Order: sequence, then C-alpha cells, then structure tokens
Amino acid sequence: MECGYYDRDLCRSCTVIEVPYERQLDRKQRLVRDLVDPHGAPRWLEPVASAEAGFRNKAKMVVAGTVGAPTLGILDGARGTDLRDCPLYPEPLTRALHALAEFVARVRLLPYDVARRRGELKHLLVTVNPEGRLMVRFVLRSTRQLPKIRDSMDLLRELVPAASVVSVNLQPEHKAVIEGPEEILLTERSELVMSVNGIGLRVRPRSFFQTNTAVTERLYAQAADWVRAADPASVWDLYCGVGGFALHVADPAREVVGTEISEEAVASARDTARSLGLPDSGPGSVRFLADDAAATPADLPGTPELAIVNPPRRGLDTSLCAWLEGSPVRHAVYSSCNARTLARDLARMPSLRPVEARLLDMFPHTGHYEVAVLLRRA
Ligand SMILES: C[S@@+](CC[C@H](N)C(=O)[O-])C[C@H]1O[C@@H](n2cnc3c(N)ncnc32)[C@H](O)[C@@H]1O
Repeated sequence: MECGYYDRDLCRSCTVIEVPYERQLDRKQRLVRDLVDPHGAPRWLEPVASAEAGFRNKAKMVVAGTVGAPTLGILDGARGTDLRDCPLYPEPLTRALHALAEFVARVRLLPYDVARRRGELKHLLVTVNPEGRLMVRFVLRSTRQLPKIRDSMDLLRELVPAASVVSVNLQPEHKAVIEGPEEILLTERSELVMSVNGIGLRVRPRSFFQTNTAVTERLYAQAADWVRAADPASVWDLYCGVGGFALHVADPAREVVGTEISEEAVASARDTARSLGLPDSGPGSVRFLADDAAATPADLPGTPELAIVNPPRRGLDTSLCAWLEGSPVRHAVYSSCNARTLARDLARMPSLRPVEARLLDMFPHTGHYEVAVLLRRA
C-alpha cells in the first residue's frame, strides 16, 4: 500500500508496509501455525484478510505543535509529526481529525510539550462506528483548560457534527500510558454504538474495543459458528470486554456469563444485553460480572460446558490454565493477539487439543494479528 508519510520517512508504524499484502498474510499464517501446530495440528481455515486501507476504527493522536497550530499524530523526539491523513483511517475519521485540529486551534488549547513538561492537551482519541458516528476524547494534563472545551461545545458540534460522545480524560502523570483513570463526560450520551453483525455493542470511553470492525465481525461470527456446532448449555466468556463474544453466542437454550476486570466495560455489556431484551438469569440469559478472570472459577457457581477466553497479550494466568485443564469444560475458544503466549498456554492445557484454527488479520502492515482456536477435550 502507498503511504506518503512512510515514503517521506515521517512515520514507520506500519513496519511491513513494503511487503505485498498477500505475503504479509502468508508470513503471519506461517508464524501462528509454527507455534500452534505442535500442540495438536488443528485444521486451519482460510485466513481472514482485512481491507488494506481505511480499516482502523480508532485514532490515538499525540497533540503537539503550538497554540493555534497543533499537530495531531506522533512525536519525533519532542516535535510533533502530523498524521491526520494516515491511510489506515476511514474517511469520516480523517474528516473528524481535520475538524478537531481546527477546533483545538480556534479554542486555543495548549498542546502538551513533552520536553518542557508544559501545556495541557496531550492526546486526542477518536473512535468511529460503521455509521460514521464518533466518540471524541480529549486527554488533558489537568482540568485547567476543561472550561474552554466545555464553553465551546457549540463550536465542536458545528465542526464535528458526527460526534455523539465527547469526554475529557485526565492524565496528570508524565508517563507513556496514554490515558488516566478519570473521565469527564461532556455530552448527554455516554456510549457509542458499534454495530457488529447487527448487534449494537455499547462502548464507553474507557472500554476496550477491537481496532478493526470488519475483521471483528468475522472473529465473532467464527466463534459463534464453533459454539453453535458444539451446542453447549452454558458458556463463560472470560476477558469479555463489552461482551462481543458473549452476545454473539446468546441462545434461548443457553446460559451465558461474561466476566471482565473493567467495571465500565461490564456496564456497557449490560446495557447492550438490556437493549437486546436478554434476561440476566435462566435459559436464554446473558449476564455480565466485573471480575478477575483468574478468580472467576472460584467466584461463579458451577462449570460451563464451553469457555471463551480472549486475554490481553500476556495470555492466561497459570492458575486459569490449571483450572481449565482440570475442569470438565468440553470445548474452549481461545482468541489471542499473541501466538507465543497462546502456545505457552496450550502447553499448560494438554487435555484441550486444538481442532480448528483461523488467522484473522486485524492489523495489516504490522506484525500484529489475531488468531482464534477451537479446543476440544481429548
Ligand atoms: C483483548 S481484550 C478482549 C475484550 C473482548 N473479548 C473483545 O472482544 O473486545 C482483553 C480484555 O481483558 C480485560 N482484562 C485485562 N485483565 C483482566 C483480568 N485479569 N481479568 C479479566 N479481564 C481482564 C481487558 O480490560 C480487556 O477488555
């Protein structure tokens, strides 16, 4: 794919952009197969390819530059490089980034200067849904410039009419973590609805959501196919986020429980379940709990017939692997963004054998990917 920023050496985030896309996919497929096959040689389904451009639903822009002339993009040393026209973003997101830069300039928000540790506006985090509606988050160092944003909400609505949810996140620390724990909502709406296979997943500002909506649809559909074929009466979705997997496997004859560490993600998942009219107990129910995945087996009564796990890059806790290995769980769906920790966890659960697997390319032009594996008790 062509990228002017890469060609001018302004951005190197897409580390394999010069490799033709087919070859990128082959390489990822080979990498995940080499790591997973020693644990059971599953049948590999055709990899799910992504669009090569316009696939990212989220922009995490560092704000730099000066009052009246901000840059939105990355830092080159202490200087900002503007990447508003990054080809990975869909058109509504690009349009919003231009309008937001104008807003920042007109309201005279003070970009944060990393070298001098001065200034206020650190990041702009923008998420777009398939209908082009937006969640816009300003990450500020303190509340000092919050009134400026609050008082300019009419201008923001005029410049970015697609903004449904607007908030300010406070990150007082001078550190690499983009956002802080405090979020201040500036709109009545607190959730962006991400429609995935017709299910309107509610997403609040601080909840995780997969980066590539089109490939996420295929991921949830794949998991739903595997669950349908296994036909379990009970399912746990561990690390459930805003409930994408759990809500895709809801069935009148099944009880589904999702657990997740983030209270905010759990609140979003509950809102979606409510909006779909799903009960929270008994057959047909989908229930969500805030819990540490490693503690869930002790915190919930009974054992599910099927478990879905979708952990962060670090993989599953040793104790969760040990529990899954010794439990009567008959099937598991393991969705991973890191085949190395996936392989480590498979080695810890030798009774759960990979039977089918699929690479899903959420992150073209980088070494990242998602891989989903169906496990069956041997
Ligand atoms: C890769 S994301 C997957 C989210 C969700 N399954 C989805 O499809 O969007 C991993 C999730 O695990 C959550 N998480 C991190 N540590 C956790 C823990 N110890 N217990 C439960 N959830 C955790 C994160 O908040 C995040 O939502």
